[in-house]
Amino acid sequence: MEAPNAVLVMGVSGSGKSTVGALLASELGWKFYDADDYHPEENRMKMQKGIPLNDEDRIPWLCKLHDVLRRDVASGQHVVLACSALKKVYRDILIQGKDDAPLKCDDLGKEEKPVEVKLLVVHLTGSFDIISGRLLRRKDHFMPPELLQSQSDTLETPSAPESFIQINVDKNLSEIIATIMETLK
Ligand SMILES: Nc1ncnc2c1ncn2[C@@H]1O[C@H](COP(=O)(O)OP(=O)(O)O)[C@@H](O)[C@H]1O
Ligand SMILES: O=C(O)[C@H](O)[C@@H](O)[C@H](O)[C@H](O)COP(=O)(O)O
Repeated sequence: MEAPNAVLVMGVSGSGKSTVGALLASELGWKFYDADDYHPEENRMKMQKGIPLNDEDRIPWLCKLHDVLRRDVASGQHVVLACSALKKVYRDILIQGKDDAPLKCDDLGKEEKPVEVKLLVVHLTGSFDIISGRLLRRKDHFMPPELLQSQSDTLETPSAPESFIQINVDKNLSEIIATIMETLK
């Protein structure tokens, strides 16, 4: 792959996306976005009540995130995005927006010039028990640990031709960051 201009740190809730994404962005000097900050209130409320999101809830949110990536990349900014992006089609929307992706959303604006989001996908993967333990210990977060099962059921692990690496969450944070930095070299 050509040098990426964006890194997606993805995985189920509690896999470490926000923690790893923020550290990575700081190490690289790239801009950091946490997709949790872009959920509309309805999505947050739904998750808070223990109801998993569906495609209809997620697609407008992913379109918005695509717009953010596209805008930054167009201006020469490199970005790190922490986002669950559990299905392949969700990752397609992050890269291409809705027009080239099989699923639809309504609110994508017109592209003014062709801009390519060249995404390296970093999938944080690990045992249900480790991740669930971390969720149970995590405080002050809207996402209930009970939703982990549905997140795992929904997950479509990245595969070729996606440009991706997988890193096990049993590694410590500095090892995880070092692995990503090595891949980006
Ligand atoms: N590699 C790691 N080793 C140990 N603890 C971690 C690691 N990555 C994340 N954590 C901890 O696990 C919890 C979940 O991480 P978080 O970044 O909130 O995950 P996510 O954004 O995927 O939901 C947090 O309390 C975080 O400090
Ligand atoms: O697609 C989804 O169902 C949500 O984006 C979900 O995957 C995400 O994990 C929540 O926003 C909770 O936030 P944390 O991932 O930080 O637990």
